[in-house]
Amino acid sequence: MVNLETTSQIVDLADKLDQSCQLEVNSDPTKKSSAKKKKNKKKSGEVEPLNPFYEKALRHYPIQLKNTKAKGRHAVAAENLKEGTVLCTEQATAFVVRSDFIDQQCHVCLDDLEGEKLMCSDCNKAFYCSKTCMENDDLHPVICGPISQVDAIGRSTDVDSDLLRLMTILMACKERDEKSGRKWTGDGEIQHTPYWCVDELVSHRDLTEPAFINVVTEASQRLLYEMPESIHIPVEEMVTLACRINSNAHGLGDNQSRNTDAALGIFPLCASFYNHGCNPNATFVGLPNGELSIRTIRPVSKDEELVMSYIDLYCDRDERRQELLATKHFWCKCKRCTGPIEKSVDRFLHGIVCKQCTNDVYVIPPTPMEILVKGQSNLHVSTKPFKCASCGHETACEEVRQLLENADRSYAEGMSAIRQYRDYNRGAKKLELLTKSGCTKSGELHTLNSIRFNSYIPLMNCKRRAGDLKGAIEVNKSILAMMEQYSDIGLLPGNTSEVSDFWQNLGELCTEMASDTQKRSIVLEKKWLKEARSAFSNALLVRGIVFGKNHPKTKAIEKLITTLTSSL
Ligand SMILES: C[S@@+](CC[C@H](N)C(=O)[O-])C[C@H]1O[C@@H](n2cnc3c(N)ncnc32)[C@H](O)[C@@H]1O
Repeated sequence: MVNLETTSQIVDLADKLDQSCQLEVNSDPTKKSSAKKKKNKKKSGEVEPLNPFYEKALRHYPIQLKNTKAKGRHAVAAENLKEGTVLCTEQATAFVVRSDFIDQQCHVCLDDLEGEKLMCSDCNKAFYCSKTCMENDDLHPVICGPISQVDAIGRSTDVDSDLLRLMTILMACKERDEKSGRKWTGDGEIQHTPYWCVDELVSHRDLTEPAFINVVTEASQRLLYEMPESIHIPVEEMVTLACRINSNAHGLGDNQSRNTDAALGIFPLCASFYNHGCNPNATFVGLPNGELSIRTIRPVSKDEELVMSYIDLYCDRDERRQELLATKHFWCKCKRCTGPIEKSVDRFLHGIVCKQCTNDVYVIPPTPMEILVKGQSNLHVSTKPFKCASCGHETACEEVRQLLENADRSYAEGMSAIRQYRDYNRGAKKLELLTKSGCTKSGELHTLNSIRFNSYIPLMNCKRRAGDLKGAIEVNKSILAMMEQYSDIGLLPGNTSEVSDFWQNLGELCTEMASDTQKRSIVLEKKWLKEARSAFSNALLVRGIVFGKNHPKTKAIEKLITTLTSSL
């Protein structure tokens, strides 16, 4: 969380946040003179035109690029788009394989490293699937020395060593691009996006915690000692680069598991034009070769802004804004966050059912930025009663506060039983209470309340671990039903990787159930296998839209369906 001590600093931060969209998007990559820059600058309130490189680099996609005072750089649909349309595919300026996967993925093509692998014997930190990939890593000889030291520097300065490695590689990219003297016009095919685009990304350095700036400054000074002079840049620039990485880097999955990032890359084209929206119409997709794609996840009308989510969306407005402030350093101004809360379905996510009409919920007014940056929210500081959105019935804010705090406590107790004590039965009991009814008799969590939704997921895992497969299947179905409800009321998209994961999970649970019943009844076994196939088919449908038909995650589901069909 942003850490501030005095009110004037907080007001200052709020001001800075207000301007943050336009802070750093106007630097000119082709290094025009400042006189020319001034000439280009339009009347006050307007922004400079975009570098033509971007238009050319993205010319094959059905998008129109814009730069406005309100939204900074962004992209809109150039025509009506179907779900599953590719909006951009980009090769990273640079990426690093994360430390936990360092010897499991090739550092050039990101292929899984099974069996024999090649390693740089000087630093012991670079791994490849083949001699060709090793030879293609033209930057490694330049940075082998500093790369061998990043773990030690990271440990002693408390800076993530993956961040230090990515900074080092990017500095080498900068030097390589500058030395090549290549003009980046965007004509012809570009391979990886040139380094100067990284310098155009927002850094939000002025909003970054001073403690982070301090440790990165120290680590940068140490790293410079290890680097060849040819790639040196001033420490200050290194710190800004670290902030840019923090605000813009993107994880790449390992193709097998569902939610693990095996690599971390900088994709300036994707990062420059796709703003965050809490009800996104597009999503990022990591491709197996380390490229990043953006795809629509629902039909989009011409001129509609294309937005994707940077965070978990199954939480209320204050929580989402707080998360974006803390991790991405901006105040969310998306449609979902700026509409009147009493008319927005967003109110249900913190909803306590109205005691009078029982049709709607008490509205907690969204917390202003000045309060949220202090780590507080209207739920906790409000003194006025909260009103029902439909009938206007008022209830004391303490009552709603108490109910939501009780629910939070039950959730925390359930999670602690699971995590600390591995007591899945006690954990399940606590969480089940939240999913079934409310937390006390005097009020109820609304069926769409996010605490309720977030309790279902660990509850399903508890049941699975406790061997209650049937219970786990029921809970998994409830999760999918709730996701469908969120989608039906227009709160969240229906096609997301999470939705496809829960369909896949349901298929896996039903397959387990089938093998459990195999010995007792062939009829039952077949019934469960059919249920599994139907769940996998739904997963396949969603994966095809979100990831594309040829993505390994989609292909993996196809394979599961073929195997099941042959045993039916
Ligand atoms: C990855 S960049 C997106 C492109 C950005 N508009 C630009 O001009 O470079 C992310 C930054 O855009 C701004 N931004 C993106 N989504 C936003 C939103 N929903 N509300 C306010 N600012 C947003 C923030 O400054 C954020 O750090």
